[in-house]
Amino acid sequence: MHPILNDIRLVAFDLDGTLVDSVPDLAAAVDAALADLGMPPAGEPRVRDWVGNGSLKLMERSLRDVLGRDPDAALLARAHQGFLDHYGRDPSAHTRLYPGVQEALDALRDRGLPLALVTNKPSAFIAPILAAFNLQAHFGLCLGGDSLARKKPDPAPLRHVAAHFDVPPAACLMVGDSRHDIEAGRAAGFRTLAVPYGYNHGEPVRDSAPDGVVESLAELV
Ligand SMILES: O=C(O)COP(=O)(O)O
Ligand SMILES: [Mg+2]
Repeated sequence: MHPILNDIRLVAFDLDGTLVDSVPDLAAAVDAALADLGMPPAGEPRVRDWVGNGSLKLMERSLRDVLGRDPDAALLARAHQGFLDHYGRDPSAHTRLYPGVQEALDALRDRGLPLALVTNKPSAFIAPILAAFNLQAHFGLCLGGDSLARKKPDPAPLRHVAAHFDVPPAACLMVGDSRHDIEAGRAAGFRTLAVPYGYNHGEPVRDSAPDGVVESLAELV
């Protein structure tokens, strides 16, 4: 067992870039939404750097890149709805679990540790993606970017999770791929663990000074 798990009684995981490589499906939906508006595709490499603050921000960044300026509210709303429609058709078609994720989640569950999922992704997509990998039963609570009034890097979702399971924040661990996860975790009083393989706006997540870094979640267990 990884030493960071000593005294930990609850583990909260980020989804995109931590458990699943979802950029192929996210980029396909972004590009389809842009195509509906007669705009050129963004492509996976750029979408990878724009993921992390929820779907509205993702479309705002995509439109800003095409237009060279901020989109107006009506255009952004149309583009965002297009993204939700396209992504919702099959949000896991080309999405894959990262190596080590299955064994880590299985081992933590078998130890009886409560697990939570805290993503900035709209909550409607959580269940279909977890179901595609048979992971729904692993998580006692799942929060999306629209579940509460505030999303990561705000600590509110993590505080909510700790209170839900009645575990003091100091005995909780946040595992994520981006600075939003580490900042939210630190602000909530959680321990923090980062994976370097996900999406962090093109920057090393180590720069956010997490309490630990693992190359694969297999190292956790
Ligand atoms: O949808 C996003 O922007 C990122 O989602 P995540 O919080 O699971 O990384
Ligand atoms: Mg992430």
